[in-house]
Amino acid sequence: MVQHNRVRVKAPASIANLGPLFDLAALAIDYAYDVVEVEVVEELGDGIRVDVEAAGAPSGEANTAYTAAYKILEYLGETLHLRIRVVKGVPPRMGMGGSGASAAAAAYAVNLLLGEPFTKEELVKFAGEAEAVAAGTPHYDNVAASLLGGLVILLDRSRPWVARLNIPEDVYIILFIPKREVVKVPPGKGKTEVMREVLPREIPLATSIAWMEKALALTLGLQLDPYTALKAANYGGPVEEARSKLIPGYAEAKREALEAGALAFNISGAGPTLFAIVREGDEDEVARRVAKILEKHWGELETRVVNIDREGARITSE
Ligand SMILES: Nc1ncnc2c1ncn2[C@@H]1O[C@H](COP(=O)(O)OP(=O)(O)OP(=O)(O)O)[C@@H](O)[C@H]1O
Ligand SMILES: N[C@@H](CCO)C(=O)O
Repeated sequence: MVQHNRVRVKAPASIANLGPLFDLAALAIDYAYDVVEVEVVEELGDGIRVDVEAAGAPSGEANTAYTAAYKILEYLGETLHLRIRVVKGVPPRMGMGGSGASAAAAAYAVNLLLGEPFTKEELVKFAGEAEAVAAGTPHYDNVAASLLGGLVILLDRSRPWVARLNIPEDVYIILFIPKREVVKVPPGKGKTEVMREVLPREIPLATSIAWMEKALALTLGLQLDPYTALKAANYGGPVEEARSKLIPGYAEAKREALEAGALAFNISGAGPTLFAIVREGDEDEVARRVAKILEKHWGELETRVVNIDREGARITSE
């Protein structure tokens, strides 16, 4: 049953993986937001129409906002005609969950229009399925963070079942975002596809134990000793090892970040954006020193100190 005719929602960018939690977690950040406006219209040829304001993201069915909306209507057996406008704030293909932010905002908006039949946790399923149009297969990490805010982990990807963990208020994230293409992507391939193709298919038992140890330290440890736990985000295991080879200056930048006082340094999602986690007071030093290194390798870049977005998808008047 329709409760409103039009809603405007925003959802934040996110950092998937956060080191050891590959494909299992993401952190919402206030760097940028996708804004999605959904309006119920009387009649429209094909049911749902999606227009995008910004370059680099597709209109129509290829947009994750379309599938997120479609999946909800299909599940409920609703035959509404929707007009969806996506205003991209999250830059596409930079490793900050751009397609997930649109899917999360669209799912949240359609849910509001329908009188909130689902909780945010339940919306993760629809928004994550929509990621298949961007990445080939569904994935739930970025959308979970964009919907719920904060650090969200997937406890079961098939349902999906999610948990939200607390991170102290005096922790900041520094983003290092290249302004040119630093990861070479062959024509016809997507950046995430390339970054997944380089991953090892099998890993030794000892590596998987070391990996689990870091994943547990980061998740369970957050409740015991959060600053020590956040240091575990420095470990990306075989994923970081394989991907970092494709990111110029990575090893040098990481060394510098840790020497300058960062708790952790790693790749944001599938890259190329890199991130550091710092405690309040350390942000200027880490930002300045790491940017200086990366500038040598990347040329111009954007360095931004951002906060964790703890709210996730919400109504906006922006
Ligand atoms: N609403 C959308 N916004 C951005 N990209 C979209 C959207 N819908 C579909 N896509 C497609 O998704 C792909 C890029 O996805 P995305 O922007 O999430 O990459 P990313 O931010 O680098 O991902 P990640 O953080 O997961 O590494 C592009 O091929 C783009 O065409
Ligand atoms: N977890 C995903 C995020 C990118 O979509 C990856 O790292 O490949």
